[in-house]
Amino acid sequence: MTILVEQPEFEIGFEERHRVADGGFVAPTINSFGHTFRGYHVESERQKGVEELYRTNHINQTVDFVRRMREEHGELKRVEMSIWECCELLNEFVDESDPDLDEPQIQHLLQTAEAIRKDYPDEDWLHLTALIHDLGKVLLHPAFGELPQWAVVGDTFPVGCAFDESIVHHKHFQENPDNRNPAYNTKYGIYSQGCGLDNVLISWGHDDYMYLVAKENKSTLPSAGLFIIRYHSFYALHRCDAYRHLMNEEDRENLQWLKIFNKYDLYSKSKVLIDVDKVKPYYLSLINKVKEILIPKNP
Ligand SMILES: O[C@H]1[C@H](O)[C@@H](O)[C@H](O)[C@@H](O)[C@H]1O
Ligand SMILES: [Fe+2]
Ligand SMILES: [Fe+2]
Repeated sequence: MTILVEQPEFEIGFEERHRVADGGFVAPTINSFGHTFRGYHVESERQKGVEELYRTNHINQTVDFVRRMREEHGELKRVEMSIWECCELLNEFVDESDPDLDEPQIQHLLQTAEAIRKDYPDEDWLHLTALIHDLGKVLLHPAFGELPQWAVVGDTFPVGCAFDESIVHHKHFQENPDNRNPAYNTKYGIYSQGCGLDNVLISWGHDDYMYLVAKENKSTLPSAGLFIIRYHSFYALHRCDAYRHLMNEEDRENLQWLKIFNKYDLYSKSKVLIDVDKVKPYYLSLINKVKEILIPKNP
């Protein structure tokens, strides 16, 4: 996958950098299925499948697993593909962890980006961040390793320290071997006060993968854009204020943008579909601002 901004074209102004206001955003109260958003315990047509995904996820996301995945997939040696090609690849996949959306993922990318573009018309770096924030879900595709859904989608959380109770379907951590390991099951585990999220291992999935892709390609998206990509599924942090003891100053600053982004990521999920051909020229022009570097294929 290729994603690179050659020049730092996407800059956040001083004012925006410090903006915490929500731009007047009004969140809808019910999702397309007639339930509250993120209603993981309400009976719905998606509830059982979603819980089963989280059960498998919570049992298998361990320190060893995350280290192995980061090594295996961080090399980016599989395939070379442009950003828009990756968006189109996601036309085949529905996210099985999501109680609020059963549309193809390309729709979710465009719904998020279009919603944020409407309220933040001048923030082109944010439009691009929204377009690519879930591109890491290409891990589901055979060309990128065909990982199972539980290892690609769903909320993320730190491994190597205690699993916070605010994490969705927390009870399923009981069967995670790290949960019984005294080196890993305390408040700090292998970390220390204020160590910074960059030093924390996060459960493996599309966020960290896409971050590694962006970093490896020397993306010059602003630090807030990379932070959004890397932690947008970390709801325990940005929704429930858990794990704050691991954050440093830069994390706290970037978190403000992540909180803004999250509203569009979550509440733009809808059955009203975006006309892909209509918006494609705008996003291609954004992508064309970036200079592409090719990732070598497997020999
Ligand atoms: O089910 C969703 C989905 O997998 C999203 O891509 C992720 O960012 C969210 O955290 C999760 O709740
Ligand atoms: Fe996501
Ligand atoms: Fe998303």
